[in-house]
Amino acid sequence: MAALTRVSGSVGLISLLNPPVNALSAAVRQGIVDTVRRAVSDPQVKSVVICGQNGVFCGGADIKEFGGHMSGPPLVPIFNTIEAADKPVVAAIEGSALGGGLELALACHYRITQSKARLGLPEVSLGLLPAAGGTQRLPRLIGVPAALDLITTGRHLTGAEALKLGIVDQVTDQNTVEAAVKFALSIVGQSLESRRISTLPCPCPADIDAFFEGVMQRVKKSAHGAIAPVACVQAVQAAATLPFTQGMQREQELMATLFGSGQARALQYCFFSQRVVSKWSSPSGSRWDTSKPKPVTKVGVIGLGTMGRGITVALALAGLSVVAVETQQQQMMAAQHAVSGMLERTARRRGVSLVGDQIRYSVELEAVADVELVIEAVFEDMALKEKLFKQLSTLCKADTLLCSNTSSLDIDHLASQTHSPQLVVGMHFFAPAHVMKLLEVVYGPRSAPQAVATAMELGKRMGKVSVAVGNCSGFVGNRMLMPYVEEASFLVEEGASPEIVDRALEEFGFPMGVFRMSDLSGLDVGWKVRKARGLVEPGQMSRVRQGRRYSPLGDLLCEQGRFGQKTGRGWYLYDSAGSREAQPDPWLQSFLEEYRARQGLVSRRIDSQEVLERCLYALINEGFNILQEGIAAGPEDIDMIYVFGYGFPRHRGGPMFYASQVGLAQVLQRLEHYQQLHPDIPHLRPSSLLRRLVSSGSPRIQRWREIIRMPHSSL
Ligand SMILES: CCCCCCCC/C=C\C=C\CC(=O)SCCNC(=O)CCNC(=O)[C@H](O)C(C)(C)COP(=O)(O)OP(=O)(O)OC[C@H]1O[C@@H](n2cnc3c(N)ncnc32)[C@H](O)[C@@H]1OP(=O)(O)O
Repeated sequence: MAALTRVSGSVGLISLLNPPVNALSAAVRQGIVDTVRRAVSDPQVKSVVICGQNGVFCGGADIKEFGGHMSGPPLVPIFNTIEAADKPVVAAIEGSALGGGLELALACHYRITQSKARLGLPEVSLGLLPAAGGTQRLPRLIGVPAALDLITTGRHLTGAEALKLGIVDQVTDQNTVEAAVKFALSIVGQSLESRRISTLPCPCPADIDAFFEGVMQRVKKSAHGAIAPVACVQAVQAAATLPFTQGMQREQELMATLFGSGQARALQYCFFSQRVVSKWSSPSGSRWDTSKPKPVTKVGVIGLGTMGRGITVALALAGLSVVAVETQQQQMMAAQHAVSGMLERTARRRGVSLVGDQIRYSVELEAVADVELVIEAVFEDMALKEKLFKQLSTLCKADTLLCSNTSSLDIDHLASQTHSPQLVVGMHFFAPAHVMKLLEVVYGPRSAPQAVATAMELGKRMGKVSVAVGNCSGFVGNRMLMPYVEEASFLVEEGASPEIVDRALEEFGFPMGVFRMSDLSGLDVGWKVRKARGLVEPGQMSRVRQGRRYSPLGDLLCEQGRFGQKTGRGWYLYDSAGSREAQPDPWLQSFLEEYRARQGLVSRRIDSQEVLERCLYALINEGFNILQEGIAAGPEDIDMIYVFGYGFPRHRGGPMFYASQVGLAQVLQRLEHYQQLHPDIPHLRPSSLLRRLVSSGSPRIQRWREIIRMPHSSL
């Protein structure tokens, strides 16, 4: 798992070998202990280079080991031994040096890296901190503010950026190991005193207490309840204020608290789930490893409203040629201006050059005649989309894939409008489409494996987390959102205020509660959908529609012209139209009192536990229905959709993981309780899959797929 060879006469070359990323498994750690001991004691070895085989230095600790019994030598003494060696040790960084991988490099006396290599301490995103000396060595090397930025965000740097910050000593575009060996030969016999980072003083800002107070406030605010970023600040504070050995002790204590926490388990589940969803399959037999995507270089986008503009930017940033079509001349001009601005801002933020020249704008639909794939992003109006798909099917090349960005409409019905229904899939982006990481790829019963594979691959090229899901109203994300939003309205009818509901959800970790979110996206959006479903009865207050409980509150607000932030009034009051500062609205309070009185509802006190249980368990219950119907292949798909598309707190793992942590029996019992109280709310009726999992002993979430697939009696 680590090999030692002698090269160029006197350089001991230690190579880590644990594909694909040379993670520091027990065997690799033992290999490092053995090879370092041999290199240090071999008189013919004058200097040492540590590298990784297969073009990757080291992806850090082996995350798979975290779930079980940890054995093998611990990292801290290994790294201390390397740093204390009296022969120079050089890290040759290719590919990645992440987490424990970068900590290994920091224990070496010198670091040489490929310019494109990725370096970072991403432990925070796994609910941990860099606990092999990273929180103590990095601030001593590059100063407290820069180290805090890297450790609390977990962001990756390129080799070139790492050089600027002083993390590495040299960057090369040549063979990194050869450069490191040459360098190692040149420094034999030089003093290593100043090269042992643990012995260096920690460069600190002037008023250190005030500095850390400010940092802690900022980090807590953006952490939304995640504990690892806070522990990272505490560990760096120890580096700034304590000698190295005591700082290391503090690092270990903080790590011990994080390591066993539910948040670390949730975040590590997210890491693996993100990879599970990339290995997609569909019931018709298409699969990530056997269905080949079609090469795509030129994409058409039809409709340049908010979504179409974001999709155009995302495609251009991924290096694709785009034909952007908007049939209204004025809207086209506005879109062109907006897209240029978005591209400019994104390019500036990412430090890349502008990519606007590969977008061609047109007011003619015929402009997409020669593209390989079209993404339709016109209004959510089935008649309009039907007409468009008919036209596209005639004017595009016979093998052009036709994709719809619809957020809820029937993909199979759209496919049936075309000559080649097998070439139609949904590509459901989330606003803003060039920023949000999620893409739901919706396959219909007739979608060809190649069509699904192509949409998934295109999502990957745009840097999205693409999740393949089946076709149903609202697909996965929006279908689950319906009961969540409805429960929130029912709670307000029963006595809660929008502030009480939002506070409970925000304390749970959502960046925005349901009412703030509705105000931001526009109350008219849901109103339109409810109208299309025949649920809206203008001016009516009846609370039963289509045979089930209904809350007309959202419709009544829209009838008053209260569409949310854009009109300056919605569930909250805003200073002006477009302002973001939500304030409780006294008008709404009296409106609700009057509404409850007219409905004969007696307002009661609703606590945050009820808010969380009613809203989240209704959403989770729909998730179980979706799994049962095979619309999502597994709980990981649902969880990644919610984490990347709906702001579900990542440190809770997603709704289905959260349910597994609460305990499925508990979720079932509370749903049964609420269903008894509210028999007219169908989405509180526990899913039969949830019952089945509970009666199978509530297995670990990783085993749910097996149970879902097992044949069962419907009795
Ligand atoms: C009581 C207290 C006890 C405390 C004891 C603990 C002491 C611990 C001391 C130190 C701790 C250090 C912490 C760490 O180092 S945590 C790990 C930090 N590293 C990372 O977060 C990096 C994670 N990996 C990545 O970001 C990427 O995989 C990357 C390396 C950039 C490569 O990306 P890419 O080329 O896109 O490949 P994939 O992501 O698809 O990965 C390929 C397969 O490799 C698996 N993988 C990746 N990294 C790891 C890892 N660190 N451990 C285990 N497995 C890893 C990944 O799951 C893929 O597997 P598969 O093909 O099966 O899906």
